[in-house]
Amino acid sequence: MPPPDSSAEAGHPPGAPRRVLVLGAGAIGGLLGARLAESPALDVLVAARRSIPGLTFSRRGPTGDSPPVTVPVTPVVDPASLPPLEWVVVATKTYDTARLGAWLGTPATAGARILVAQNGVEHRERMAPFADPTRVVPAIVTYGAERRGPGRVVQTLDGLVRVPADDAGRDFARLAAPTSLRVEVVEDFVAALWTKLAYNVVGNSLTTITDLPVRELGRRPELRRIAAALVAEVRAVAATRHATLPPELAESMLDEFAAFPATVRSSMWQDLHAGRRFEHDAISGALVRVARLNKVDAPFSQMATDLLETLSPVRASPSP
Ligand SMILES: NC(=O)C1=CN([C@@H]2O[C@H](COP(=O)(O)OP(=O)(O)OC[C@H]3O[C@@H](n4cnc5c(N)ncnc54)[C@H](OP(=O)(O)O)[C@@H]3O)[C@@H](O)[C@H]2O)C=CC1
Ligand SMILES: CC(C)(CO)C(=O)C(=O)O
Repeated sequence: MPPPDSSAEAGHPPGAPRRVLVLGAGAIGGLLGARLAESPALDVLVAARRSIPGLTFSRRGPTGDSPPVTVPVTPVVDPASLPPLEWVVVATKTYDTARLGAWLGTPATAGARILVAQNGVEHRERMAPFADPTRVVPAIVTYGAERRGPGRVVQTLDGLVRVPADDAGRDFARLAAPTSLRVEVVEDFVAALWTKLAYNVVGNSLTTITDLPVRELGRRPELRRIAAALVAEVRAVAATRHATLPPELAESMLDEFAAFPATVRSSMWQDLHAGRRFEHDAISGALVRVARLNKVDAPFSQMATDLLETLSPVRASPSP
């Protein structure tokens, strides 16, 4: 299928709202849906597996959560009921992507561009069964969020969404421009993607294995040492993918983590406490896969992956 016109507005009736479907009414889907819904030019639909009462959004501050605000989005549970869409934002966990065919195989999504708002580095590969690569926009999300219940989302950390500097990335930036969603178009997207992988290999793995808030990784010397070893592995593996990560990455990341409020928990830590499957296969697991392919040693990442596989409430490969 040819990609939509670079503005994605070709054939769009003047004045009519542009339709966006957010796939997954969880923490990041709720946050992105809430912010995009601020634009009067957008009609935002949120897809859920089970019926949700609507979407409420609040922000965590130093004195607690702001009062929840009801967000003007339309929840949908039936893919057959979708109207034609211009954009789809995929905000499910990575391991749920393979089952998105019911949504991404409908005529309504056939011409849409797909922003993949997930962690990891294999965004395009995950979308390969559903869409031509030219329709896929990998995204890096640095916001932090939690879901409190069906359709109840709290932002825990301010951040932004990074997209590649191509037509589709710029189109998403334009789409979000009237809203408070911060979107940055990045020239060296591959380096940005591997930098975010380093944040997740450290931030998600170590908080989950140790059951600690993110900021403790920057505040405890023994955890800083382990984190530095993990980041060194990510840098070495990233180089095989032509991504140059700065030598000071571990120090700057850990200083950033140390300054986080105590209430910031990683998404994988949240999964541990909610009894959900971990995304380690897409994070440290992806790192180990690329390391092996390129004959780079990554023993710390292998150990993190093995520990997370052991701890995950739902295993990728169940014990015999
Ligand atoms: N949370 C965070 O702070 C951050 C998360 N990320 C990344 O964002 C991505 C999303 O994570 P997060 O929002 O935390 O995850 P959540 O588990 O909070 O949300 C995922 C949502 O997707 C829904 N879902 C799964 N499959 C389907 C389907 N077939 N149809 C409709 N809905 C579906 C789930 O529904 P159900 O409730 O039925 O399971 C759930 O509501 C992950 O890759 C994560 O690593 C990135 C940066 C920060
Ligand atoms: C906030 C951060 C960086 C923590 O590792 C994250 O991306 C996540 O929780 O998935």
